[in-house]
Amino acid sequence: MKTQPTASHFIDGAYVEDATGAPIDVIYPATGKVIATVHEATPAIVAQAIDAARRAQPVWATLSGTERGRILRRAADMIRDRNHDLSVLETYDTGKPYQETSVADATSGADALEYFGGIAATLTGEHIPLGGDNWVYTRREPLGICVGIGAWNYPTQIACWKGAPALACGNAMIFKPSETTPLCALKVAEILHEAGLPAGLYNVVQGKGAVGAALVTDPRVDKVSLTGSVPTGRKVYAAAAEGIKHVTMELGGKSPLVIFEDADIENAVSGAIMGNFYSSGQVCSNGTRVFVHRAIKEAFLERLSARLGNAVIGDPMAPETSFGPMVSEQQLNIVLSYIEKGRAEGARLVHGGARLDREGYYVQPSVFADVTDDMAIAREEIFGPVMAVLDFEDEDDVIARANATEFGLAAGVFTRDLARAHRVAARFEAGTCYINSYNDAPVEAPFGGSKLSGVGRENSKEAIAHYSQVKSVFVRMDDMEAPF
Ligand SMILES: NC(=O)C1=CN([C@@H]2O[C@H](COP(=O)(O)OP(=O)(O)OC[C@H]3O[C@@H](n4cnc5c(N)ncnc54)[C@H](O)[C@@H]3O)[C@@H](O)[C@H]2O)C=CC1
Repeated sequence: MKTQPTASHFIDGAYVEDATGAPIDVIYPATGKVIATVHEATPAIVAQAIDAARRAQPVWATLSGTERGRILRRAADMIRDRNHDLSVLETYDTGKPYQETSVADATSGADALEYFGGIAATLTGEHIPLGGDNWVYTRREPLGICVGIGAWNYPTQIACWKGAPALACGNAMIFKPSETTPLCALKVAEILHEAGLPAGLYNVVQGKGAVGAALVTDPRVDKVSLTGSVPTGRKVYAAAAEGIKHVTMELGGKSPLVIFEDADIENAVSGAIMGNFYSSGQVCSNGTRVFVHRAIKEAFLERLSARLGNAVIGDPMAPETSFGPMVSEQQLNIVLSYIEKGRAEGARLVHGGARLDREGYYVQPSVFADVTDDMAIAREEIFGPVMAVLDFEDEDDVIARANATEFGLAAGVFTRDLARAHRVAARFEAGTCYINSYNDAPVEAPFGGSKLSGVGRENSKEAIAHYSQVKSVFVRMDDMEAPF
């Protein structure tokens, strides 16, 4: 497959290159080899993207929701038709196994385009009757130019999760993918325009933090939606605040997964696997603090180790591979350093713990037991396949410990006692909770975090509120009074 894109950027409906921008090599994580090179956006490229968006957006906003939605739904169908090629490209970009990318990346992006394409025609204002014959009506209007900034773990999905609601509401989008995974957003832009999106409404510019910062600080940008780490979120939020811009922040986490003594062990093990090792552990909502009731701890660890033995680690393109490499050498080194910290802090390594002796950035899925709340592996986001298993006995105690974190992205509970499940879910300080499941992200449900994990919500009807604004129009039918 051809992995080198036609050009680095997609602006005003066409591929655009400016080779004076610094080169960024795209590395296939399974081999460490360069598979493409893109150029960082120069100020001229950033200006071109903003100009194109400014020209196109007002016209787009005058279309009916039905007309806008039709284009998004057509793009969703095209993405599904091309799922194989898009998934192969996503695997080259991220190193995630094709077994995953073929069901969880482009398809999830298509879901967002279909959902927001469908909802576009339903966006309305309100009629608010007042005293006398007077009334107020509200108009739901677009924000204008939205900037999307992506992380590297779900490049296609993030490009669509931000683009679909923005476009449905009548905005233009300028998307900057992570510099680690720049390839797939270009395909999303290409498909949207092939589906009939007018030029200038979905632009992709490449670059690192400086390009993101240039977009965020431009006074012509109205909204910024970031998926990234908390430190980056702080910078982007502060820069957006300078211009009083709208923001959505989808940031990191260190989420708890609580497994009670009455849980179905096989299901709980599945939840722990999905919440720690999918995408080689590079998922923001992962439940990496696994609190297991002392009564079932050893049984849980035994089944977990046995099930981890079934992981097929290897060539991400091979259909049987279920666990791939880390996205980059840097991320691999971060993970290895935390494994060392876990050992040094006295946690008991019960599975994995080593880099694989092969090319690429592979590390084994790793599990530490007897982890205590104060250990670094229980406090800090690792963003890799390192599960920390902690013991508990009492419900109140485990909830207090689960919530004793500055993050609040997700949380999960496994129990057969549904009254307890709902009680615990209500007490979790997290934006996205799971009962007897983990890491599902259907487009129909709001997704996002509380506390340091973010502000705003993606997906569902909630996202509409974050990509539109309400105008109130007061209408007086009787005579107007004035003091003089
Ligand atoms: N809550 C969520 O929905 C998700 C959150 N994440 C979080 O993302 C992180 C991993 O992704 P990374 O790409 O390493 O995050 P990162 O924070 O290093 O980078 C995210 C994006 O921000 C850009 N950026 C960096 N500095 C910037 C600046 N000053 N101004 C504007 N843009 C800037 C980067 O170029 C990149 O595109 C993890 O912390 C993870 O938890 C990842 C996926 C989903």
